[in-house]
Parts: sequence; C-alpha cells; structure tokens
Amino acid sequence: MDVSLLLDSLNDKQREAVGAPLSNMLVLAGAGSGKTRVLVHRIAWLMEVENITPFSILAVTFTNKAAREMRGRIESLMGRNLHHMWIGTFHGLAHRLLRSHHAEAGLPENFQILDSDDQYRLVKRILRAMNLDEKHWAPKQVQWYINGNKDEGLRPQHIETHGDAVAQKMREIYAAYQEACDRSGLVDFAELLLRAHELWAKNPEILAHYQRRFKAVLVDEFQDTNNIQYAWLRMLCSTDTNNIMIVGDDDQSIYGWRGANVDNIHKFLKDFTQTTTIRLEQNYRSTGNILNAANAVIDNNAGRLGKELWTEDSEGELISVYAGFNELDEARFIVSQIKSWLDDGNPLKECAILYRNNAQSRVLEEALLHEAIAYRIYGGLRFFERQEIKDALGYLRMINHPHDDAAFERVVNTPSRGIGEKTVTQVRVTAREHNCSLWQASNLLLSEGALKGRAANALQSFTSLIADLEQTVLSLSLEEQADKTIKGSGLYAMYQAERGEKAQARLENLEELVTACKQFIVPEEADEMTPLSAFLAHASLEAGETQADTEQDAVQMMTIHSAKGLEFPLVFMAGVEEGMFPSQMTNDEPGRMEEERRLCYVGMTRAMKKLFITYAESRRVYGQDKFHTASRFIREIPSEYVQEVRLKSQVSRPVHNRFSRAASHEAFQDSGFTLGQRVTHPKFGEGVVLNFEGAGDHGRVQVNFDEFGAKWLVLAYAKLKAN
Ligand SMILES: Nc1ncnc2c1ncn2[C@@H]1O[C@H](COP(=O)(O)OP(=O)(O)OP(=O)(O)O)[C@@H](O)[C@H]1O
Ligand SMILES: [Mg+2]
Repeated sequence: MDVSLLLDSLNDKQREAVGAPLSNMLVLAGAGSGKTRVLVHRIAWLMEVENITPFSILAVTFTNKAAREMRGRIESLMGRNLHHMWIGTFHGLAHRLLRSHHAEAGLPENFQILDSDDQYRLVKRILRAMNLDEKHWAPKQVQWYINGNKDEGLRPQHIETHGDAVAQKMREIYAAYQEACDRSGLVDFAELLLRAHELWAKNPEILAHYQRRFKAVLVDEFQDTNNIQYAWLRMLCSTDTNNIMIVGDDDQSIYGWRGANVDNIHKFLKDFTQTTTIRLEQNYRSTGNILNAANAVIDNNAGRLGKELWTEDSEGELISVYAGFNELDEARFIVSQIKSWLDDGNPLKECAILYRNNAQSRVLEEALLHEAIAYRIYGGLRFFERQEIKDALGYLRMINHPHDDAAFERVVNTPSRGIGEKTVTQVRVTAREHNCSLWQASNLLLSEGALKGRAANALQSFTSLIADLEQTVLSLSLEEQADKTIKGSGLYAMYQAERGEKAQARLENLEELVTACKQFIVPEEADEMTPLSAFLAHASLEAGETQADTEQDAVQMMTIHSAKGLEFPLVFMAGVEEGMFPSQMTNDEPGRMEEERRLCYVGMTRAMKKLFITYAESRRVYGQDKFHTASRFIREIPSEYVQEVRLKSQVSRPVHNRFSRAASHEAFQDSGFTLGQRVTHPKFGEGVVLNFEGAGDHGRVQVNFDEFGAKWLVLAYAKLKAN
C-alpha cells in the first residue's frame, strides 16, 4: 500500500502523531479534532511502516460499537482482514483473557457473566440471607460499594474499616456476595477487570507472554479510564519494548461518577517517562457557531488542561433554543423539526436526539411513534436487558450450566408453576448449609423427600423441565436450541396468553432472539466454547449495542453518555433545564457540576451542522409536575450564537424574561386542574391540560384538544370540567 495515503488526509499535527517514531505518546485534544482518526491511521502506519503484525497490536475503545467501527475503518484503509488484531473494550478484552486462562484466574471453564441487573438480584438475596433490612442496606448502594472497591482493586480483606460497625458490615456483605459468585462461577463486570489484573499480577509468566506479544497498545477516550484499568495498562506496558499511545480530552471526562479518574492523564505523564505529547487544535466536525458556543460553556470549568480549538468551517446556523410548555410540547417540537428535516430530503439517521436520562426517552418515543417516524434507541431498554429476553436467556443459562444461581432464581417460577417463596427459601437455606448451588440443593431436597405434596411436585416439574430441555437441545443448532427452549419452557405460551400490545412486542422480541442466535457467529477467541456458551457471553457483554436494525433509516436516540465519540449532522439536546441537566443531585457532590458541564460539552460537540437545545418549563417526573427554568448551561452560551425559536402554529404568548419563564404557579393553584389532566370544554370537547399562565382574572390555561389542537383559554370563562 502507498503510505502517503495514510498521511494525505491529515493536517500537520495529526501527521506528526501518526508518523512518529515508536515511543509512548499522548494525544490531548478537544472534541472533533481527529483523535480517533489519528488512532486509526496510526495503527495502519504501525503495520505498514514499522512492520508490526496485527497480532502484536492491542487497541482499546470505549464501546463495542466503537470497536467494530474501528476495526472496519482500519480494514478498509489496509484493504485486508485483520482478525488477529485485538480491538475491544476493557471489559471485552478482560473477558477474553479470562477465557484463555480461566484456571490460572481461579475460575471454572464455563464461568458466566453477571450483568448489573442480575448482580442487583444477587445482592438482594445475600442481604436476605444475612437477615439485613433493605431499608438500612439499600441493595443499590451495596452494589455501588462492591463495584467501587473492585474498581480500586480492593478485595474485602484489603478494606480498612477502622472499627466502624457499618463499614465492617458492608465488608461482610461484600465477602458473602463474592463467595456466592465464586461458588456459582459468576463474574460481574467489575470483577472481569479485577480478575484480569490479578491474573497478571499473580502469574508473571502469563504477563510476560502478553508483554512480548503486544508491542503496540493504543487507547481511545483515555480520560474515562478508571484506576484498575489504568493499573492493568501500566502493568502491560512496563517493559522497554511496549509502546503505548493514548488519546483523550480532559473536557470530555464524564464517567467520574462511575469511578473514572481524569487524573490518570497526569499519572500517565508521570509513570511513562519519555512520552511525546501532541495537541490537535483544528476541529473538523462542527460549524463555527456550534464550536464557539461549546467552547464558551466549557470555559466555565476550572482546572482544565487547556486546549485551543478552532475551525475553518463557516459560522453556520445559529443554535436554536426552544422552551416547551411541558415535556409533551417539547417532544412535539422536536418531532416537527425532524419532519421538516425529512421533507427537505435528508435521511433520518443523520439526526440524533440526546438526553440526560434514559427515562426521558419514553415521551419522545411516543411523539415519534405518533408521527410514524422510525427511531432506534441505543442504551436504555436494550434488547438483551428486556424482561422476556432475560427470562429466555435464564433458561438457556440453566441448560448451559445448571449451577448458575442467578439464572435459577430468575426462572424457577417464571412462568408460574406454583413454586412459592417458601420453597425457594428452603432451597436457598439448603444451598447455604451444603455450600452448593441452588440446583444441587433442589435435587437434594427432592431426593431426600424433604418437600411435601404440591411443593415437591412443583419443584420436581422445574428440575425435570431443565433436565429434559438439556437432553432435547444438546445436539441441536444454536438457533434450534433457543427456539425449543423458548417454547418448551412455557415462556412463549405465557406471553401469548397475556395478549395486548406489550405482550405482542415481547413475543416479537423472543422471536428476534431466535434470529439473533441464527445470525450469531462464534468469535475467534471463543472457538473453544460451545456456541451456546459463546452466545450467552456475547449477550451479557454486548447488552443491546446490537439491538439496532442498522439497515433501516431511523432517528438515533441515546443518552449523552452513550453519544461519546459519535457525530451527527443534526442534534437535539432535550431536557436542558435546571434540575434535569444539571441534574438535581449535582449540588450535593463536589465536582459534579463540572462533570455535568463536561457532559453538556460532549453533547453539543456531537453536532456537525445544526444544534437544537430544548427544555420544558414543566415536566412530570415520577408522577409529579415539576417547574423548571432553563439550564445554566443555556445561559452560559453567548447570545450571539443562539436564537430562540417557537412553533409557528402556536398561539403566541407574552414574552417574559428570556429563558426564565415557568408555568405560573398562581394560575395553576387557582384553576383546580393539574397538568396532564383530561378535561372537557363545552365547545372544543375533550383534551389534556398542557400549561398555566398568569394569575387571578388573567389566569390562563392551555389545553391540547383531541380535535382542535392546542388552545389558550382564560380560566375564569373557560367552563372547563374535569373528566
Ligand atoms: N485532517 C482531517 N481532514 C478532514 N476531516 C477530518 C480530519 N481529521 C478529522 N476529520 C474528521 O473530523 C471528524 C471528527 O474526527 P474524530 O471523530 O476523529 O475526532 P475526535 O477528536 O476523536 O472527536 P471526539 O473527541 O468527539 O471523540 C470526523 O468526521 C473525521 O473524519
Ligand atoms: Mg473520538
């Protein structure tokens, strides 16, 4: 290949990074400056010019999707298949290592991955077994505690409690949890990283093998590595023959709440001496207005490493800010803009709706559905996390490895087969006493005749079902295994009996699971595993990053967190109001406000051509109407880059303070109605209350009538009746 091709499409600074002699390197640069592009070209350069084989390259990305994209980009640059190259997330790579060295890592060969939902259930079970009240020992908090310690490389015996009773109890729960995991061969996400670290720390010969193998290690989005990931990288790259290149942006560090440590950039410079640092300053992604606005917002953070970012692109359109009366109105606005984007002949997949929290997606989804606009959600209710899918996977896991306690708990009485809580408790107690799995405990109870009548029959029917399924499906293809299990377990019939749209969707999902099995290709690193084991590991690791039917043209919806590294011509940031974004919790924790601002910076810099920022003046959160003002982040954008927009069809309202209007509390209190309530008007018929404004005789209410659309009415004359 002609190496000039690798350099031609780069600017001077990028070229310097791509063509640098072998050494440790840090590329520190703002959003859209081509960091990921540099990384991709560097890998191709290493192979082409430095003659490093794909086998000796390790690339770390932040998501599986990013890993796939990166592999695709390098392969198309090089014009050949590179399946020997390891590209993946920290979790994916750790999993791969543990599969290859399970014995040295102290794991059974068919260990299973415990996702965070299963982990939560297991924690609850441990608390129950220890007779601890969930009110005092919130399972979520325990989960955080366990994962947080693992992220720091700490096992229970490493934790100092300083005689504090609560700390001691927490440590005890952690220890009991870990014992349960070890007993069933379960590995949670944090454990993957910690085990992989311990594997190398305790087995110098294995470490040395990988040190010899990986001559070049490259890490994207380095600002969001946590301490155990950093320690792992450091161990791998501690010899003179390994080179590590990291790229990142301190302004885009957004996972501090999950243990990521932006100080790792400083640590890197200290630990890896002779590091060349390269800064990229030209942004190729966004228009001038978008870039300047994002720069102005992030400028409010203190202690930044400081980066310049400029663009040759034109100023482009102004950023549009829309204030919705409430979240329904906000969603309607976004959908109306998407429709005109579509009418102008643009593809849907070029627009993204970004939000702070997953729960915000529902209203937006409904508005899109209403207009029959296709959309795709990344994150949130991911395919492999949906209830029916987890149920089906639960059965498959039992067939694969009956000692999987988490799977046992999940499906023992789903569909209901008359196994009561009492019986399950008895099974748990027996398992604890005999230090065995729930499956073994069940069989023990049954063979000893310890259960009576109905309870015995019910449990027997479950154990026979699993044993029968195992017999039946063992020799079948993966696809048939899934199909037979879904039908044979009674899951399919259960949802069939439920009827309704939701149940229909669940049935479709179950069918989709069979399709997923059919399409599944066992990855190279898993060729020792059975297809079923490999598929189950894949389902846990990928949790939905593959849900999308990538063929279809659809609006992309995701949290800002999962938009990291991506770019879209048209971007909507929704719910940008105080209390949502920055979120309510932000004030309680030091440093959180700055992290929220970085998140805002990440969101804004996803936009290439046009950015809409929207917020709702009132929003229903957990069933209560909350009144909010525009986010401080909107106010931090200099006015020269923004315009306020309004739906043309809407009744205009008196404009108060820019970006600080809120639905009037007085009118709201006077009216006797609540937002979202269904009402009837003598002339306009039925509708939903959208908003209130003003006070006393001037108090007005806005109602979205089913037939006549949204109207403002003076409360005193409206003759509205609650339905
Ligand atoms: N020298 C260049 N010439 C033309 N386009 C470029 C150049 N460098 C980067 N780009 C384009 O700019 C966009 C942003 O690049 P890239 O995604 O690599 O940036 P990044 O720094 O990784 O961004 P982020 O911080 O958001 O991850 C991409 O569309 C990329 O193809
Ligand atoms: Mg990038």
